[in-house]
Amino acid sequence: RGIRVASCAVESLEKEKTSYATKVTRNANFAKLQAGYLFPEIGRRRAAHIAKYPDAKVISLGIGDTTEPIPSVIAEGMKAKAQALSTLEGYSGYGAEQGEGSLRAALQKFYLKLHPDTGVKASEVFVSDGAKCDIARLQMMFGADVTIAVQDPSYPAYVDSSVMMGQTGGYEADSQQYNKIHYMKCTPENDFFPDLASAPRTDIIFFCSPNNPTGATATKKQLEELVAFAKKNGSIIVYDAAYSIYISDDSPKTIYEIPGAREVAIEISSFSKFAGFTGVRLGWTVVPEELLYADGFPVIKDFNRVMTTSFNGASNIAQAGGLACLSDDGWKAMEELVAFYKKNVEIIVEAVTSVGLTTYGGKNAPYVWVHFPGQSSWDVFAKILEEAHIVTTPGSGFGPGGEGFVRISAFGHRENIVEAAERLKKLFG
Ligand SMILES: Cc1ncc(COP(=O)(O)O)c(/C=N/[C@@H](CCC(=O)O)C(=O)O)c1O
Repeated sequence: RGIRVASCAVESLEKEKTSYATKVTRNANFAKLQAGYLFPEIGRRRAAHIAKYPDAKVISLGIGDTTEPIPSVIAEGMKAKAQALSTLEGYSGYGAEQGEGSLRAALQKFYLKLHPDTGVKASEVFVSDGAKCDIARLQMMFGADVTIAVQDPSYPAYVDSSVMMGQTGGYEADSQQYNKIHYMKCTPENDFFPDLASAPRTDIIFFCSPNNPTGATATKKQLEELVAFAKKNGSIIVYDAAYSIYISDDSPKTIYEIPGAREVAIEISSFSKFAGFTGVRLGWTVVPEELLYADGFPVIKDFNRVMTTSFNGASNIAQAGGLACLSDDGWKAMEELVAFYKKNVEIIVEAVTSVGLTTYGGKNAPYVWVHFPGQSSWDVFAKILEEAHIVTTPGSGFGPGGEGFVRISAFGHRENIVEAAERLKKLFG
């Protein structure tokens, strides 16, 4: 019903639409964008499917949005802060745009715990309202005249924000690529790690490990190669560690484990998939003091300028939640949450491999990358939705390298994951 009401509301707006237009010229970069951002499009298809089958029990394993409640030890931290705001002595207004000192210090300790040589200082940690938001702010800082490289496939925010910033040329329909972006192919053939020897120089290299959507996790040796590649080319790595907590083998959990990384790498991360903070909104970006532009100017100074000018700090309640996450009890609770989702991954992998499908990733990430060689990923997405009432994400939504794959998210209540596994076995069995 909600959906029908919404659609007729939109229709009536369409009818009343005036022919008046302003004289403002549209930002030409937005005209280069192909289709809408991936995940709202998945949402639209889900809504249309529900409207078509109102009695079907649709299971959503599309957008990687956490489903389990925030552990109470963490929620308590936010509750106490919210309560304190109602008192004279506990009230606080605008905080430091870089984040509260206590949380920045806790994140410095977090890095030390990950690896003794990371060398991250509290003053290099910028607390934010999420990693996606920081990608946009980093792009604002880099400006239009940089070239970027991305893993292909990868999280769509890197490419789409680059197009919006005017860093790219037009879209090439045959290659499904934007001009000026270098797409570093990540396929089963190269074990999802790009061939850097043949890669051209770009100013910025977006690198996500564990990778969304493939789940591939770079080894220490591969990251040493990546850092050496960036150093040789004088490039800046934007290293996305949003899923680092899912790593259960000896793969690095931060780029700063790699010697020399502080001179070439920015790291972004987030509490979203650590603690179910996708709605609370809390992330962070590390910009090392040693990271310098070609003219020797420290990048951290410009990022600080972006944060102080375009951001008024993460919510004080969310930051209290972040502190609770990083407490001993909070950390234990996060690890339990992550273990729950990793069990979901196992259930999905077991089901799809039992009917002969090939999967990748899933070991260090909450996503399963399922191969449908020679098939259009949107067609497979549509088949799974239509016949099993399961929402997934078509691989081509993450770049041309994702064609022929589908991403299944493990973020789901256990009973839904078990149900979805049964349906997938039936569908492909
Ligand atoms: C590699 C990577 N980096 C950052 C984010 C978003 O982090 P937050 O903005 O902190 O929630 C994500 C979130 N991805 C989800 C949500 C979609 C979205 O954020 O657009 C997904 O791929 O389904 C991500 O995969």
